[in-house]
Amino acid sequence: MHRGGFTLATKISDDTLESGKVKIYVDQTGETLTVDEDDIEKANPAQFDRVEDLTHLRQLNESSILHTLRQRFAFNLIHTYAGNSTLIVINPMAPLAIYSEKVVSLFKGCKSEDMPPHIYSIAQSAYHGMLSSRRDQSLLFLGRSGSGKTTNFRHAVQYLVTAAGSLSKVVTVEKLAALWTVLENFGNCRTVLNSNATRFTQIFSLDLDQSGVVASASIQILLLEKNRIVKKLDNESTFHIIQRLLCGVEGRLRKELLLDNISGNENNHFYIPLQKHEDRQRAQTEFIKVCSSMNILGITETEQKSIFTVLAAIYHLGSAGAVKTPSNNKYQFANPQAAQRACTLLGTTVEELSRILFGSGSGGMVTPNAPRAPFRTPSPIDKGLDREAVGMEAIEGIIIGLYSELFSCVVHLLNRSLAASTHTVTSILLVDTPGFQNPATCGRQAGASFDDLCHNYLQERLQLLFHHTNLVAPRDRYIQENIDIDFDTNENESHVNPTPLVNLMDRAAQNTVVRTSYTDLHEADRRGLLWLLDEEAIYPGSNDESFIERLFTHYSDRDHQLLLRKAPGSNQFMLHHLQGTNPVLYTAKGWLKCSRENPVARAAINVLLESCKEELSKLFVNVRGIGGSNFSGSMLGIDGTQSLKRASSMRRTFGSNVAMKRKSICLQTKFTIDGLIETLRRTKLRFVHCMLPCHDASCNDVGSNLLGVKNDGQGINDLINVPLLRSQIRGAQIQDSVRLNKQGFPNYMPLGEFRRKFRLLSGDNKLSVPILDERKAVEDMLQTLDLELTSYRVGLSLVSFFLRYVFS
Ligand SMILES: Nc1ncnc2c1ncn2[C@@H]1O[C@H](COP(=O)(O)OP(=O)(O)OP(=O)(O)O)[C@@H](O)[C@H]1O
Repeated sequence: MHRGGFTLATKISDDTLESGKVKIYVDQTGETLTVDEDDIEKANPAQFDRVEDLTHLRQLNESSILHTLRQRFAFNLIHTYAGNSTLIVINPMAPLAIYSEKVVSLFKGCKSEDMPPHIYSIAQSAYHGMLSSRRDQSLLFLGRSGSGKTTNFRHAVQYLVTAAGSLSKVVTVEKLAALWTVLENFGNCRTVLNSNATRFTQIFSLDLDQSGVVASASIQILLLEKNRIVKKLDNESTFHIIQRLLCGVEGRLRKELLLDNISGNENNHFYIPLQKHEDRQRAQTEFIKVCSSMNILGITETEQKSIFTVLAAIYHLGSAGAVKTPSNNKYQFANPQAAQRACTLLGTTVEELSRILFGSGSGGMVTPNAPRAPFRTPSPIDKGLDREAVGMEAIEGIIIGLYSELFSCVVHLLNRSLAASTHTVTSILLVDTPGFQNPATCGRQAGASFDDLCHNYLQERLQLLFHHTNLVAPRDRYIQENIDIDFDTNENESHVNPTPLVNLMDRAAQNTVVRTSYTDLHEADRRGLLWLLDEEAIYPGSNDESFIERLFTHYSDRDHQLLLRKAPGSNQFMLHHLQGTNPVLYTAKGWLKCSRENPVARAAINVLLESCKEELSKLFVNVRGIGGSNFSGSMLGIDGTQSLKRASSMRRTFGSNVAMKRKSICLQTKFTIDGLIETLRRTKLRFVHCMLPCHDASCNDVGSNLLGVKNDGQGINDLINVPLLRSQIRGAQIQDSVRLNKQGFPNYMPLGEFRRKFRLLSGDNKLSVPILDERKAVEDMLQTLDLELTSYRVGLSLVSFFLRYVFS
């Protein structure tokens, strides 16, 4: 093993070498070298080169895992099993002919052990598991941004709908395609890591009836990166739909949206219409696709028009801007014509909107009907702010609020098209998230943002869920069942796991808010980064620098130096994510502000509900439901919950949530993720680890150029960046999980169930006879069956019978 990857060599015995060293002959170059013993791993014979499941490797080590994945990838075999419930998929960076109805039919009805690794096979295993256990199942997609989570997620949903069939055509492949088009336009954007990056978490629930047919479906959206609608970053865009509407809407509707006279000359703070001809053309085509997809999903023309009206209003608000009048020190719209256009579209008046945004006199605001609250909770963080920014901040707030409400509304309409009143028995949940963000890997040196931090925290929590499910729970089960297993453990395994970093980020405060100095900081006072940021944002006199200072006060001891490091730039720090495999440089600029909800955002829903345009207000009244809760769905991120029937933990987690009241984005993120994890834990989980073969796989067109190189198995070194793949394998804890699977007994079932299912094989047909010692009965059965002793263990209690290989 070496920095660049690994090389095949042959060990030469040499007794003269000092201990810890070995002599090797490098097969490729013919060199003889003396190297450290620790840098040597045993290779497998060539017949293992492309094994379908890593647990089948005779020599299980990092190099052999990398070698297998690389060999498979060279032959377009992008999927590999990593044990029982885990699949690795490497982004092929180009379309492959492995997804079609014909391929679906090959997997349909199969059992896990009969299928080659494929995204369809893991979906089929979930389906088969659901049928045989009647337990909810889930598929979780993890990986870096651009690694292929959304692509695989969609293939899995499509497979399940095609293979299981759908009652009364409520969920069809055509509808799914339309659904992805709409969701992607409203929730995706271009980033440095992925030209079509997802900026929200989605739980897609397929609900099945008694006979295993899809009866309905629902989408639940969490943690939309709302700030994206007002973010300006080099080489990144806002949500696709804005530009696509600006370029694509035509004729009468364009006039009605007051977009007929817009030009690149108008100074818009957030949205500059596309200039290049080919970009405009593409946007136009995409816009037509959005409209036809909405038609397929039964979104009426009136509803579509209302949606586009809010989007156009958002654009005009971006042009409206804010300035302070020199005469009375109050804010007003910088471009009153643009503000007028926005207000006309929203069905309100400029006076009313100015009052909401800029308040009267002292800058009061919030809802048109409610008693006026101060514009911002007076806090010292406002002190240092330029007043101009406060004016623009109000514009940003209303845009964020409007877009959040609009997104919820769109999701509500999508759910309407997937709903049915049929009784359902079980669900398969598929979860797609924004991937891990490390912008420096694609050349952005400015450091990661607060939103990146939230996405990365989510990935850490999901990895921790993997750790618990695949590494901690099986061991606990063996201990409970008194099953002795001689594990050949990796000595680092117990220390290297996601827990320390997750604790560093979200360890809850033990005491009330007390600012602790280094000298009187006790272990019990230590709290996570998200909590520190939350506290700092409301503490008088604090700023981004004081937050960083406090972070290091809490975490500069030796125990944490491998996780958190100072960085040379101002307000910068490094977090060593995913067991140190992915160090990310963060720049905490404006984080105190980002970590609080923009106070104006919540006013947006009232503007919409009280619009004098009946069709607009009606649409949003319908979305909220009669007597909706105090907080709108978009703020909570729980839209679609009505239809996510079995995910009740989400509601509970939010119900008692102080984070909403504290308007803290940090705590809302933490509690939302708690709810997500709790929901997933109640299901039988399967993991799909998506991996990038090279850093820029999804940010340009490298894929199409390189596909040709790959087919003959040559040129593979150019395609797979081995150190990158290695860090993903380590970060995903693949080796540890595969080892436990290989050496343990991952398949188990209750003794009674086992006896019922297989008693006939051992000639026992007296089920009605009560059995006093179920364990003994199963042991006798197994003896009669003459199964190899090494392939099973019988557990202590009535709970489990363990089997190394699937037995069905
Ligand atoms: N199985 C696949 N076959 C062909 N192309 C793929 C596949 N998986 C991914 N890609 C390519 O990689 C790009 C990025 O994939 P995708 O958007 O699914 O990544 P992601 O992990 O969901 O990213 P993010 O976390 O940023 O949303 C896709 O647009 C597609 O071009």
